[in-house]
Amino acid sequence: MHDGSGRIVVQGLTKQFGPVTAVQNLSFTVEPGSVTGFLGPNGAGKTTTLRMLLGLVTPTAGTATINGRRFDQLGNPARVVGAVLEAQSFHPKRTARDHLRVYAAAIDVPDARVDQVLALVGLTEAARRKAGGFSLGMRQRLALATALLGDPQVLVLDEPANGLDPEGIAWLRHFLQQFARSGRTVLVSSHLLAEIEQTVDQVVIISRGQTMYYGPLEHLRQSQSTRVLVQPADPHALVAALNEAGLHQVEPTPDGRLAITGAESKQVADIALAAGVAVYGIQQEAVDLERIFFQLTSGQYAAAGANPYAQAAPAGYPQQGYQAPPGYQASSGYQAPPGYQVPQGYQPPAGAPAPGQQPDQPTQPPQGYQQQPPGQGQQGGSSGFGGNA
Ligand SMILES: Nc1ncnc2c1ncn2[C@@H]1O[C@H](COP(=O)(O)OP(=O)(O)OP(=O)(O)O)[C@@H](O)[C@H]1O
Repeated sequence: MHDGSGRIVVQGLTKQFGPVTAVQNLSFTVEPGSVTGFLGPNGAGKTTTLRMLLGLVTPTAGTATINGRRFDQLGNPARVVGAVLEAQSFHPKRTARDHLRVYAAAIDVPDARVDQVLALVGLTEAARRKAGGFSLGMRQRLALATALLGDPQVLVLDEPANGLDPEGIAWLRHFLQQFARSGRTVLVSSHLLAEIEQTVDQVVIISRGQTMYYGPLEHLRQSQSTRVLVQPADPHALVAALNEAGLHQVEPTPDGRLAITGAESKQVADIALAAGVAVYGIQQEAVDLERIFFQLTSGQYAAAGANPYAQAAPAGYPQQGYQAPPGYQASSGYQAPPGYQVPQGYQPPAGAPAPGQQPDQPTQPPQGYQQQPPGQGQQGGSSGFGGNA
């Protein structure tokens, strides 16, 4: 028998498809009573991991268990775990209710449960309609209803927000949180952090089949020092004044401002005032989780040998917490040497060429500048179920 804990434990999980390593020594635990996001870009290995957890793919190495057992050892698995994987298909001529009745019979659940799950997912009105005429969002709801038939302790959902409109997304967010608050376990995958940011309590972030971060989103946020962005009339003078005041983590930004790490905006404003440097704008930069996610999962950091986490995570239980990946805000800041030269590529706010820079000289991103992720709109972030809808 299983232990009834509702815990998912993935230990040293690896899957090799011929020459392709889809999942590599992946370890994490999902506790009951919380929603855990399983995040990674396309091709990171999320679906393969979930399929191994659900007994659909045999691991090359390692284990994935629910309630201390492999899926095939669960006895009546539909009573323990409900899953919605991508590309669910339904008989187009069958009504939603009939579809659920077939599944209910297969797992030995009374017909009365069919109407309960239809109500749970908001499909009561559509119960007699044929699934072939359902929208993508309705099919997602029907798939979720199917997963809920056995009143499972654990829910595993692969990209459930796909195809949902903002109302559906908000509904799903609420549903999953309620489900978890009742002491059950939710593991939900996504390739967009914005989609699940407001839904999840913790995240497992993977890239190229390896764990990049595992822990609460809040810790990820807190691990990032905020920066003050300032637009001075005279950057050289301000950099010198900041350095003199002990602030050495100063970097030019691509849009012509200075970014100061480890300072408050009032402090920077006071230093500028004391140095007689006019300031056209100043703001405290908000922590950009999307940027952190992008940096954690970009190929640069996931490349073999460049990922410290693959080595750092002890077999079977990865470290919690996050350390900045190599390159992320890695410079200890720009220090103006004696006879300070504006870094190559720095564009002064007034639009005039920087000293030593020819007007037609191509501008390079300053050293230390990290490529920004596409805006949320480009990534379809507003359609995520972490949206404000
Ligand atoms: N059956 C298979 N045969 C060969 N390669 C596979 C197979 N299944 C997955 N892969 C490869 O394994 C890697 C991980 O794929 P997987 O589908 O698990 O990623 P994913 O994170 O779920 O991506 P997406 O967000 O696009 O669904 C990819 O390189 C994929 O091409």
